[in-house]
Amino acid sequence: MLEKIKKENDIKKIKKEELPLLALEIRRFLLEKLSQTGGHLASNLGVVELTMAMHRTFSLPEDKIIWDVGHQSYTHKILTGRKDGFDQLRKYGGMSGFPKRKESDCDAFDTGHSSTSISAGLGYVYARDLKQEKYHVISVFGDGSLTGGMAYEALNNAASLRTNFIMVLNDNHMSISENVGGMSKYLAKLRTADIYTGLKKQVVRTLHKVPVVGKPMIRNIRKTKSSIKQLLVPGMFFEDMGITYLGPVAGHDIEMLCEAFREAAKVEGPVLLHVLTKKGKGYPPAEQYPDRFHGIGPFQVSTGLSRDKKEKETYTDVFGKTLTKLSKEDERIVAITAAMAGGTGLEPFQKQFPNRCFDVGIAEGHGVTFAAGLAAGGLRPVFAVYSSFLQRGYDQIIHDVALQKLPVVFAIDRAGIVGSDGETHQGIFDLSYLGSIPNMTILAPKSGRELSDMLEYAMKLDGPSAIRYPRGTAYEMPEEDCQEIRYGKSEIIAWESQIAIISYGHLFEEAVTVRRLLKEKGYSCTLVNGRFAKPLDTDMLEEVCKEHRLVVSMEENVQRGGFGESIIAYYAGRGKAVRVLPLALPDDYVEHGSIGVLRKEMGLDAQTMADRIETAYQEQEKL
Ligand SMILES: Cc1ncc(C[n+]2csc(CCOP(=O)(O)OP(=O)(O)O)c2C)c(N)n1
Ligand SMILES: CC(=O)[C@@H](O)[C@H](O)COP(=O)(O)O
Ligand SMILES: [Mg+2]
Repeated sequence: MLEKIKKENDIKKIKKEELPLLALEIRRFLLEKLSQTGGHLASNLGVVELTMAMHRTFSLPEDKIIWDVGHQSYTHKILTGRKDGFDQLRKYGGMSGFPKRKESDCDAFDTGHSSTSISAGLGYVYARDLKQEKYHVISVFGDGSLTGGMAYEALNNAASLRTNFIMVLNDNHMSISENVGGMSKYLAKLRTADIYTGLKKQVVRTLHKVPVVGKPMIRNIRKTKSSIKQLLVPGMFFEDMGITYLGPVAGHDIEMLCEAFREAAKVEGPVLLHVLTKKGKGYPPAEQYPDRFHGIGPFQVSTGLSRDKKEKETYTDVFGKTLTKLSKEDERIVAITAAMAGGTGLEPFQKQFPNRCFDVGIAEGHGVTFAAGLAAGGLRPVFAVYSSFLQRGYDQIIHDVALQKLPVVFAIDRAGIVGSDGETHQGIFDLSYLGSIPNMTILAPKSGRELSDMLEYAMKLDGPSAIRYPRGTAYEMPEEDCQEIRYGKSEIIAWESQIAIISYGHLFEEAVTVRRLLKEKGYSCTLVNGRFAKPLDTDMLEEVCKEHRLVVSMEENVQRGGFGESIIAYYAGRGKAVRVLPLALPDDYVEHGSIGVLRKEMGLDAQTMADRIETAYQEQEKL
């Protein structure tokens, strides 16, 4: 069936009775491919029929499907001619794990971060109407996405529409882990409503029996605003806003889904189609542990076990362990996560201190202000958050935390290149967006051990601070004698002459190799662990420029507004003609691929950096 799809490139040509077989083949295909490459398995297994039904009902690329987050778009990719791309899924130069307009004209909007699909879809609707075009717009979002504020802003905005806009709520009762909050509770109630009719079955059955007026009454109940409707029609939250609610619909029944989509397409106005699916559907290990199979590396299909042996401690593990330890000693410490307790290493803390751990949902902006409130109330909040997701909380950091100098610690995981998730997830802007905020202290450890020390140190600061650390194994420095952390002071690892390398954060591991490579070529090379990007260690900078011909900064952040540029600005501000070579990321987005490959592509691997330094030094010598 998959071959037929590939040849015909149109699911509409598949016979109705062949659709369940196609769904089965898609699931087998996803399992086979993802067990080799890794990827977002559970969410994709859950939307196979939903995607098939959309593709059968609508016509792409004319109609626009907008996937929220986009991690569930794999069946859509298969059905739009990209089946062969799965061998290179999320690999450098290969197919992205998210929708990309540049990849296909059937990808209507690029996504990666949660809760954007309704806003983008609404934009499309208004563009369509103003240009007097005719197509359908369908935004597909999960129950997890409905914990994010943007979704409500968009629903509120969409409610006044007079033309068709289909919003599909793919409700699998899960975010990455268990979904949280009041909306999740409300959806759970709706789930118990009778499937699809939208009206209680018994009422409908009775009304159907009433001659002549029965059927019109059913239609009228849908249209009325009366309180009786509340008893009969689920989804009043949406209905009362002015959004037609259809559902709940059985999300693995293709025919029913197609029928529901046809109905939804007829509504003149915004319509929310509530679809019930099972995360991990069809693969027992993923059905049982949807969180574990949300995003995975290569695994064995027969057992569900990972193919990669995890032996070494990650920075995330170090953070989780240290936080738990510190929290035993200080009752004021509380932790916040925006639906990422697993990914940020908060689970041990959450287990040990359930009352002191807050999952706010996919709501980073709210999470920041909530942390500010906790701090104002006398607690010591730690917001554990991925670098790219914290972009959502920029105003809140300035307005609610830093302006009041509140002691919130931002434990910024996935800082730097994260790898296969690509552009939307690389944590390469945090130094730039945090560096411009007054009162903020910014730290980054060179090793796992130093992360632990920095967290302990940051808990004692009387203002906001951020500690950035990357995805992956924590560096263990041989014979590390972590010097005591002092405010705004770097750590001198080796002091020589000619070239001074000031490394910031986890690139230190590469810096050690760079120094070795340069020394092998006969250069004399100082190595400094920067520690603080804000405030800068200006005493160190003064000493460094006295005794070196070339100062090199290293960081895994875009150069604009980063560590290196602060050093350049410092020297320039004092009228010092110091040659600084900033080794950082270009003013661009970094696509998907393994971290090692991407670092090399970006010129931040040890060999390329050593070569660049040597060239710069020789140029400097010629002057
Ligand atoms: C702003 C932002 N924060 C966090 C994430 C990480 N994240 C990706 S998927 C997901 C859960 C989404 O749940 P839901 O929308 O219900 O989709 P499901 O995975 O259940 O299919 C989270 C928290 C993200 N992509 N964007
Ligand atoms: C889709 C999404 O945003 C998350 O699932 C993300 O892919 C998690 O990344 P990590 O694998 O680094 O936890
Ligand atoms: Mg969900």
